[in-house]
Amino acid sequence: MSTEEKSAPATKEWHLEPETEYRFELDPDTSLAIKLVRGYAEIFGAELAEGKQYLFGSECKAAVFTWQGCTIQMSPPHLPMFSNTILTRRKHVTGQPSTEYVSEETPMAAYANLHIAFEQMRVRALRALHGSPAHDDDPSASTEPPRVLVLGPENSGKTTVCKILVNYAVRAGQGWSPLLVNVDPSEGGWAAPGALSAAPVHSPLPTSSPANPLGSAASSAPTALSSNALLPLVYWYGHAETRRNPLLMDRLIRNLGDNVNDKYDFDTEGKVSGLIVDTPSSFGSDAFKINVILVVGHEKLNVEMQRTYGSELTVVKIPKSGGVVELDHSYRERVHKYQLHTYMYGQIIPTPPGITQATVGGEALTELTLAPSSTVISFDDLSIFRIGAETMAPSSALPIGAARVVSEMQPVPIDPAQPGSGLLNAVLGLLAPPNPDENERYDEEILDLTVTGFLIMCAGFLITTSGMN
Ligand SMILES: Nc1ncnc2c1ncn2[C@@H]1O[C@H](COP(=O)(O)OP(=O)(O)OP(=O)(O)O)[C@@H](O)[C@H]1O
Repeated sequence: MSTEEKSAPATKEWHLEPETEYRFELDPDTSLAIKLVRGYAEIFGAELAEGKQYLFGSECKAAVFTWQGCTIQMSPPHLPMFSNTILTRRKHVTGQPSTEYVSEETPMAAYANLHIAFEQMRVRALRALHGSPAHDDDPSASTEPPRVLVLGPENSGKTTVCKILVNYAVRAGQGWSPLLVNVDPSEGGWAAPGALSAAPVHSPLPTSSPANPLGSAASSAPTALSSNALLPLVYWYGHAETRRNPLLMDRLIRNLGDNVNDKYDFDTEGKVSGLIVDTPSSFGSDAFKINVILVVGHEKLNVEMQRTYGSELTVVKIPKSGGVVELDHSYRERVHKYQLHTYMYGQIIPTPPGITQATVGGEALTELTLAPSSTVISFDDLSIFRIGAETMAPSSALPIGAARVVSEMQPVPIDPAQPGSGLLNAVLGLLAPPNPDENERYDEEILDLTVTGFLIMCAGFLITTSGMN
């Protein structure tokens, strides 16, 4: 036993009654380890294994929920003397959440009922695909798999609902691999903030840090890890704010939708698992052939959706969890930094005092660190474009009769040598090659190309890169 473990202060235990959850919020420079000692527990639908230390960091806010009751053990709050090498680099790491409490009121029963309804839709779709309907099947019932759009105001818990529903589907043991689509550019998903992405999910998505709220994708996880199976399709929007360039946003969502529908034309078994779309707070699109809209805790939005789509789609209002945390602007900015850092360097969460062995979402700690390389590339070998002009006045502000010189969708070539090119420290999406056939090319082709990696422009000439897939 190491000296740290010998001198560790008493650890705290929480005994959770059935259908309750332990909620916690971490400050910067705080990491927490939680161990399931007895019973069954899950974090946003991903089950915890008994006896393993689960590590949380980067201002994570989450909840450990239990259906049957459980006991969880927390990492010790303080340790006066410790010599962990990672800790010595970050002096103020403590092991205690700034907020922690147990709640007996959770919307998990409602979410579980939804999951059961979606499960029935998947089973009916699979039976229809194999031409083997059950005897008691209502012939008039739809055989469409669930294609779900999750709507709601900011901070209503939309991403969390998506995660819970996807995790329950994966855990059902039927071999489902639902597609999770993230069209919230402020979220980052499996790529950098500013990206829109979609990936079929094969194993439960862990929660450990807001730096990768949907788990690590193949680009950031070694092949031995289960999260390595996440191969996202990514488009680059380049802004966190959806209103910045709505035309571009629509185009990219349409591209993502077309790609998903093309995949389903060939992968009919995969199609049966359905899809779940996580949205930003201002969203409306039919690119994904949605058949269910979930409105998270917003009466007025629910009524509006019922009125507009109620005759063609199923619109369901679902309760918002009291545990959802209001995330302010500065927190979101910090999360963007964590996300970009994690994309390039992998996930590094220092272990809290007194903990020597822990896992991140159940995966070994050491395996999640990347070693990116720096490469010097001549600007002559790169073509850099900005979509639309940097600062664009609305069309209504132009003189009467004047047309815009640069449209919102126009790729404008950037000369990196020009002062004010705005490239220093910028994040650039590295796009898939254009059509090799010159005759098939068109002006706005780069808007339709997917992302293969990201670049960061450092000191005007140095570029760091990491591959997507
Ligand atoms: N039951 C809960 N207990 C504790 N924290 C929670 C709970 N549910 C959600 N959270 C946390 O609240 C925060 C906001 O939730 P989430 O990201 O799901 O909301 P959102 O509606 O998708 O946000 P956005 O406005 O970015 O679209 C996240 O940090 C999430 O981990």
